[in-house]
Amino acid sequence: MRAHSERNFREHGSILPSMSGDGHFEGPPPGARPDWTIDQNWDAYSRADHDVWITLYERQAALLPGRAADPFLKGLEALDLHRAGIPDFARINEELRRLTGWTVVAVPGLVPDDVFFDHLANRRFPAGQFIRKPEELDYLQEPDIFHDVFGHVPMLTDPVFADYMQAYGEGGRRALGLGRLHNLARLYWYTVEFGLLETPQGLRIYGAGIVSSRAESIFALDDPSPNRLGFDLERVMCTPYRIDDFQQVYFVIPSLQSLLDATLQDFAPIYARLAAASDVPIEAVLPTDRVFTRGTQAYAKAGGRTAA
Ligand SMILES: C[C@H](O)[C@H](O)[C@H]1CNc2nc(N)[nH]c(=O)c2N1
Ligand SMILES: N[C@@H](Cc1ccccc1)C(=O)O
Ligand SMILES: [Fe+2]
Repeated sequence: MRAHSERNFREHGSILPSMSGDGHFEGPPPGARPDWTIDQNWDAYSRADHDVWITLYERQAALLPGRAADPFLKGLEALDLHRAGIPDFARINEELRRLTGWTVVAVPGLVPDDVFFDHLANRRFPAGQFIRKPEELDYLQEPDIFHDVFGHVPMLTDPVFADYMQAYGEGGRRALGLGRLHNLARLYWYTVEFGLLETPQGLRIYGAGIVSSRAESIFALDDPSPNRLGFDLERVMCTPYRIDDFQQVYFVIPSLQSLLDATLQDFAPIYARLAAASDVPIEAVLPTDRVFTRGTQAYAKAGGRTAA
């Protein structure tokens, strides 16, 4: 079985929600506020919806000790995301606001890039209000509440990561203006979504796209296929990514602080260099890379999820 907690939505996400077919910008859907938020309407979730949360939660909670990074596990604990199914944002926001000043806001699904960045820059994390159906536990087209809340919100309880996400939101608005969003999106992808952390006990997961996926929680750490390489900001921004299958490369940071430090510099000169540089092939290992794993790429070569 293949589990893909978060596939196929991102490429569309950066275009479709904001533009109609003829390319003009659309506003929020009916019922949503101008900033695209909606009420979570927690009372409206069905028993079946809550059961999906509980099933997914228990699966991941059993798998993640010894795999997920400590700040993630600590955040999961602090927010007590397990109580009676889908968490009520009003409840988790009390604790989250107290810890790092972040809040979670409900949105109908993907929101336009500028709206997304504006929320992050103001320490609001937009989370999908809906939950996947019981028959699609391992695959979904758009990020739902399980991916967004279980995957992303625990890390927002960490003060350093909290600052990184806010800075990313500010940087996103800037990248949009400079026409380099595709480069910055790779940074988000290879850190916030699919990042690994080096610890004395070994590699640990902190990326939301991994921790919310059963199969990728195993693949990202244990499979011999993908490369696992030391994080380098410019290198990452030159590396394309897979939106529809397991990653072919994961980047490892030595600490959250080092990630934040690397991104505090002005990206304008980096963007200027990237405009003249070419992308690095997704499976490449460069002489300058710090290699944790030189992957076999067997999984990708065999055709990935379309094969098995
Ligand atoms: C590049 C940017 O991170 C990405 O395209 C945005 C767009 N809109 C989004 N909207 C939601 N709700 N969640 C997301 O993760 C994103 N990602
Ligand atoms: N420092 C970046 C902004 C940024 C911060 C943190 C993460 C990503 C981007 C810039 O000058 O654009
Ligand atoms: Fe995500």
